[in-house]
Amino acid sequence: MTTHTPSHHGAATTTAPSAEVSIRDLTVVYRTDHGDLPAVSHANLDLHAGQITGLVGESGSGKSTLALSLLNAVPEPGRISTGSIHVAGVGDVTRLSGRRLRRTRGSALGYVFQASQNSLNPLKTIGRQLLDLGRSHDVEDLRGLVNRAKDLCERMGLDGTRVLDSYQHELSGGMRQRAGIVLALVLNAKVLILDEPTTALDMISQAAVLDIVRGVHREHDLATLVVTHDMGVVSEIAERLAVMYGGRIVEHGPTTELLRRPSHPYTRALIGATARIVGDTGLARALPGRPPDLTTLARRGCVFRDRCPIAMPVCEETDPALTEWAPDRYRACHADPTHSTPGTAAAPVPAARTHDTPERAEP
Ligand SMILES: Nc1ncnc2c1ncn2[C@@H]1O[C@H](COP(=O)(O)OP(=O)(O)OP(=O)(O)O)[C@@H](O)[C@H]1O
Repeated sequence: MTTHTPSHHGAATTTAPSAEVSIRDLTVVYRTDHGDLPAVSHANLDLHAGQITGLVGESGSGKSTLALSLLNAVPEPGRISTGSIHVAGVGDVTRLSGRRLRRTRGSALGYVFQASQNSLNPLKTIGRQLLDLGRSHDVEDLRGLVNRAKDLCERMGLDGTRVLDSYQHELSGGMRQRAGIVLALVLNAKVLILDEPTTALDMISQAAVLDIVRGVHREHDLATLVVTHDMGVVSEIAERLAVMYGGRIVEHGPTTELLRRPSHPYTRALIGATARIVGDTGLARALPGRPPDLTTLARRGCVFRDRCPIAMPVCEETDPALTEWAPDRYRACHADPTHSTPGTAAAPVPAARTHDTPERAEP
């Protein structure tokens, strides 16, 4: 049973008892010459076991900052300024520090950095890093840990012994990404966070990595968050989508519905710009304008209004709250959701792609 609690910006708060992760009213700021500026503002999101959620938006929209917040690992000069992130069996990770926080990372939350570049140490073999990970979590049965890692490798189509004996530079991008997933899951994390899992991979490796993510997600009944700027990737893999712009979650809901009937003008534009979804590079239209950065972000009113084809006077004044406009559909926009919005930047979406009908051949 899902209940909804009104609150500022994140009005539509989904509170389900089974959520593995509940992000509530999360604001993260970076210290700059202009003061503390928010990269994530009043975000609310739940991650459930058995569900893949895609977090999508252009570069600079705050996706990585939000994802790193789940580990309470926002780097200096950033900090979580308000809100909570409740992880099942752990508590509010924003309140953890030191040893407890380090142990939570890895054992409850598995994080795979972009193309695994940052999660793998170039100076140590994968096997050595696995042992370091085990020791830092006081794993007594290191042999068992190695066996579990090998088993995970085999399931992902990798030769476990070879991978554990390798340095990262000896592995291809796709193999590195899989090794990153092995390290993220080997301590039985129930939450898997992947930041840009397919960026920098060729199409074949992208498809393979997505298949693997889908497979391990199902097998381990994970709550999975896939962070990407690529609407095509998430539309194939995620059951739910959360769309970010200027640090706000501006729309979220079930992927199929959201692609078929996007409600926020930004979501429409993002879909319209994705050849893989509109099915034709000729039809795909680049988003006009540029996304804001922390210093150019509107301090008042709607963050998207400068690029919005249907902006109204109220958008200058009032930041729209995220509200449930249809069952399980949330959006932060002043425009009437029941009317179509002619003149939006998006191309029409002829046949919405869903995660059930993957199409990987992008021209
Ligand atoms: N260390 C930092 N110091 C100051 N500002 C930062 C820092 N890291 C990120 N930002 C700013 O915070 C905002 C959100 O950045 P973030 O990296 O979270 O976005 P993103 O959507 O993940 O983008 P990308 O896909 O490019 O990683 C951006 O405006 C970015 O410039």
